[in-house]
Amino acid sequence: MNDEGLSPKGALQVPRDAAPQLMWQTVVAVLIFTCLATRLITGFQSHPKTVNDEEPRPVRKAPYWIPWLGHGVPFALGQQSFIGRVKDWICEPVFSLHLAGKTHNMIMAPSIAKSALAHRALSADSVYDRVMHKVFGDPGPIRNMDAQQTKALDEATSLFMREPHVTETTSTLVRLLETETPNLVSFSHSVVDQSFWERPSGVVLIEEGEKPTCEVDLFKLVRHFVGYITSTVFMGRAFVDFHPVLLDDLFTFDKYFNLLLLGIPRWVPLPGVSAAYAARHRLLRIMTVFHASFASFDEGRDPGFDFRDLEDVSEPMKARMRFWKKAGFAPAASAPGDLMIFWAMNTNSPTVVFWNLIHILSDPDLLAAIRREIAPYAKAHRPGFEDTGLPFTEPPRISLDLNGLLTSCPLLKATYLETLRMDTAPFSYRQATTGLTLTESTQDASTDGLPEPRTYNFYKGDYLAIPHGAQARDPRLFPNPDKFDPSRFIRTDPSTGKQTAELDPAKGQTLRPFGGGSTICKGRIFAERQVLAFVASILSLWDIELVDDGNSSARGADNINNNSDNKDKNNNNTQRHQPTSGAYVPKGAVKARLRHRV
Ligand code: HEM
Repeated sequence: MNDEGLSPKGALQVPRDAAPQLMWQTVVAVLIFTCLATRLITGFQSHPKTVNDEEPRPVRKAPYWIPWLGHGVPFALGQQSFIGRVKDWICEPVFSLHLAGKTHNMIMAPSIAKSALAHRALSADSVYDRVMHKVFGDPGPIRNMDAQQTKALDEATSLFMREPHVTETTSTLVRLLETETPNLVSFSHSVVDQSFWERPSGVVLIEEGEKPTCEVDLFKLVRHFVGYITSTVFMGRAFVDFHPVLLDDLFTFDKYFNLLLLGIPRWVPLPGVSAAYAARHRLLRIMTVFHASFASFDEGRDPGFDFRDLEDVSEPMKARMRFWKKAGFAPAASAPGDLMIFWAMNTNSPTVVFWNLIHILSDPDLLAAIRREIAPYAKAHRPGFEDTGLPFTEPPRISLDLNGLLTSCPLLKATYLETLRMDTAPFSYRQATTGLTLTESTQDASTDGLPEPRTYNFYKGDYLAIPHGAQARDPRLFPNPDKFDPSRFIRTDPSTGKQTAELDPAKGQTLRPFGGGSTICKGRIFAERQVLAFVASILSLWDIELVDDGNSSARGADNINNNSDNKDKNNNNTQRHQPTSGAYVPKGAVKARLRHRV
């Protein structure tokens, strides 16, 4: 008889065999219990408290299931839609979320957002320090600058907004666009013969029709084209041409911006983390060499082999690099600071140009109206034999009148504003340096059907986040917010009949695609000119047919097959947006066929 089960050894074996299963079941049971308990406790804490109308109200935190992580998962999956859902559920202009162990107060009322951005007790410093450290890799010197140094650096950065620099940089932009837009695609089979910006877009030549045609991923093409030209304007040609995959590295780094910000270390086996660190490493090395070369160039010494000609670097960038040197920063220490600027100039505008084009191309009537409007200011033609005397066909040419585009094309500008409203979703983060109270306006209270405005208390150390994208899609301020409707920004002067495109504060229309307060985007004046110039020159020189291959990310959103019957169904952006650090990028490839118009 086998008496092993009765022996001390056998008696131990039973629980030992069952242990893994028991352990597993116990872990699952503990997890479920913890989540249920967390949901019950946070749900109870979230109940509205009764307060007098005059008293400040406590900020209600939305209930959550997972301890520490809190609302992290739904927030990461779709920030704006999640925030919108919580707001509808809580019905307050301020509520809080629990993200990675910290409470974040979400400010939804435009009036409270405005006061918060201007409030002296709310500082962007701790957030800026974290971004510089975790994302851009500043080991300390930039974060530890004294007040005088910070002021001097801010002054150099403000040159992006000042004259004569805005005029100079936009003139360079127009010159580059006139030269390069005809070569947006070269119709070359070989990658070697293609321009830098074409290579990532997977150009395929199509053998049909009379004119050369090719199929591309339109997002990749436009993003790299805008990035290449913009970087050349500010950083100079040598910087952009130095490393053939410079922009690929920047866009990889940008894709995983939020993971870096969370402080996920390089060794964590999450997709993209190690690629993001590697891309950042290469970008910092290029920036370090660039700073060292510029320092020599500026002193009249040999800048070395890597960057020989730095004359065409823009004045605002030169001013920043001179600041670093004067403040005693070694090139490796200052590199993270200018990587931030290089990222800022390329993360939003290429994507905004792309969406602006998509919205226009998706509506044939709008496309025709825009082309009629811009025709006098974006003139495309192809020089013939009588112009050149040469026996072969010259490439098309374009001449741009940027001032005309800015002042006489309200419909074009209205599409730009509507694109900013629908396709950008920045956050402004602040931390309270002392306790403070913020009250909504009577107008905001009455929009919510309340007779009295609501007031909220915040305490030292509290984080306040303003999700500008959620406000831009508030149906009370922008009726039918999922519809691309540029007419919501068109104003007509009753006496002259002249049309302009602008926000209507009387209707409570507020847009903050450029953030707000002291950290507001320093490239915003340039950005408007830039986006209008890119959109006008591409639409004037190129016929672009969006291809519905069943996988396109814009499918079902903008009616990509150009069928005007579908027009009203367009623009449900949540289906096609992928959250990033700035303006949204599309979820997948956006196939399009391109051919010259002239
Ligand atoms: C449509 C295009 C653009 C959008 C939507 C945009 C948006 C933004 C946003 C949301 C911020 C952060 C603001 C904050 O923290 O409150 C920012 C910062 C910044 N942007 Fe832009 N941006 C655009 C184009 C540009 C361009 C072309 C430049 C070129 C120089 C630029 C330069 C900067 C700089 C230097 C900052 C940092 C400001 C600071 O920290 O003081 N931006 N931008």
